[in-house]
Amino acid sequence: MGLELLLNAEMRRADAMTIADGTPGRTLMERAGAAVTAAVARRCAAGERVLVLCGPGNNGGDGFVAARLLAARGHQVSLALLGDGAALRGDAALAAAEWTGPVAAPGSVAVEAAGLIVDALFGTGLGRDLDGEALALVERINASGRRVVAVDIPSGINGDSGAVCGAAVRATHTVTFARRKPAHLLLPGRVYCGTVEVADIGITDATVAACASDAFANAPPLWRGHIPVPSIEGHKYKRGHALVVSGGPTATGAARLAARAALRAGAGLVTVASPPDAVMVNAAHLTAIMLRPMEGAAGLARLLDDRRFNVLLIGPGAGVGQATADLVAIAGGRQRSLVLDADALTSFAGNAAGLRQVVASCHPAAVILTPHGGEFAALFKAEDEVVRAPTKLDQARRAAAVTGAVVVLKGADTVIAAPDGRAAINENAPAWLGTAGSGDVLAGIAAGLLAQGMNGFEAAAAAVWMHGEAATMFGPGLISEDLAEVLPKVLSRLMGATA
Ligand SMILES: NC(=O)C1=CN([C@@H]2O[C@H](COP(=O)(O)OP(=O)(O)OC[C@H]3O[C@@H](n4cnc5c(N)ncnc54)[C@H](OP(=O)(O)O)[C@@H]3O)[C@@H](O)[C@H]2O)[C@@H](O)CC1
Ligand SMILES: [K+]
Repeated sequence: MGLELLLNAEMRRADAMTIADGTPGRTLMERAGAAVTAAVARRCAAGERVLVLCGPGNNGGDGFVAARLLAARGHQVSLALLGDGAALRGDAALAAAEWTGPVAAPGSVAVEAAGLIVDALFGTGLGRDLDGEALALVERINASGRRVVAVDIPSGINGDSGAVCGAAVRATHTVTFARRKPAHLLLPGRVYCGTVEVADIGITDATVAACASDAFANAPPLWRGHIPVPSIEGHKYKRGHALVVSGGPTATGAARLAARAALRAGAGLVTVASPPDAVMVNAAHLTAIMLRPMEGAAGLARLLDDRRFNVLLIGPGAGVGQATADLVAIAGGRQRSLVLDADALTSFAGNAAGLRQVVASCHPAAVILTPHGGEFAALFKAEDEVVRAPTKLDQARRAAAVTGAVVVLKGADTVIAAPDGRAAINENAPAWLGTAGSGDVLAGIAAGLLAQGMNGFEAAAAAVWMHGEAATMFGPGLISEDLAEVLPKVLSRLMGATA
């Protein structure tokens, strides 16, 4: 199954296109119900009690199909319908007509008596917050502690944003169709889904490609072909030279974390550019990484006269204020690839327009911005269309469009977005990756990949994934210093897979 993600409207289009191509909607629904049946059958012995809760639309229709097929397999199935049976329309009405068992009202069923619950209340058609009977039912499902298999999306979760609309079913497993939806990866939706399975209901790859809008799950097939593989004939100067700007004497560690990550990610050479009064602190801790003194923006400009520095990283430990903004502006005019993190971003709080100018002056080199949620909100506070965008995916995409940079909007569900509209949602970051200095390492990996000539979007997406993978491989107890040391294992697996 491909990595594309389908928004609600895109999924509806894919359904409609498949139907127009000759597969009746009722057939799609039958396949959807059959996939749910198979998922339930893998979890429940025949004879066990299954409660199917159906909603008023086609998600409910999938539930009617599953109820019929589960009963035919010998399960004790009871079914409740939210709303009026006579109001069912289209394929859902046809599926309901084939269910010959009783249809209960939700208020009359003992939710906790079920061995497993099938949640077929709402899917991609959820249009507003749950209230009244629907809300009460969802709360009873969650209070029951029963296993829940959700059809398509746990009811109450918005498929595009992953937001909880009033309340949402906490599923143990979710069966979705054709491709995952953003809500299966974005928080909080992801944690409501349990495990997620994608069932093939006959929507072709070509149809998905025609309907999807360049949003993907972040995984190696998206960028593995772009990962630079060192060659015997190459030498370190061919693998780029990253310059990482250090903070003052009491704030040097972040830059060194980033610099080491850049080197581990494969940059040929890495130099720390240090304020003169921090040189001795940096010198005491650096070995393979080189060190150059740098006095303010003029000093950075002089260093950048050396064309071999092809990537610049500014932000970790830099300090918030005009001095850092000046460094960024100097870097911008020099057509080098740029990674801006932390304080470099906050120094442009409310001034995304200023940053856009810097990005434009780097062209055609790539610029990657790596804000966490707080830095993002501060940077774009004057850009209504960004901060008011309805989903994290939209926010990152609009931020990329506004600045012209690749934006990495960090979190447990980091979104990477390019100005051309491509976006990826990351899902491999373990909880223990949220540790001091982790962001500095991420920025360093991105700089290391850019140094080797990767494009901005691929470098950013690969860096985010490698960062998560390194943390997962290391395991709990991780501190940021560990991440770079695990990168060789991550890289050799990636390169092994390309061989
Ligand atoms: N052929 C296909 O397209 C296929 C589709 N498939 C399946 O269909 C699902 C999409 O079906 P769908 O479009 O009918 O939407 P669905 O999620 O059932 O909800 C709509 C209903 O809910 C209601 N409603 C909404 N919000 C509400 C609220 N807060 N509180 C109360 N009511 C609310 C809304 O009412 P209205 O807003 O109109 O008043 C309407 O009645 C999809 O997820 C997949 O499972 C598969 O079978 C494959 C083939
Ligand atoms: K559902």
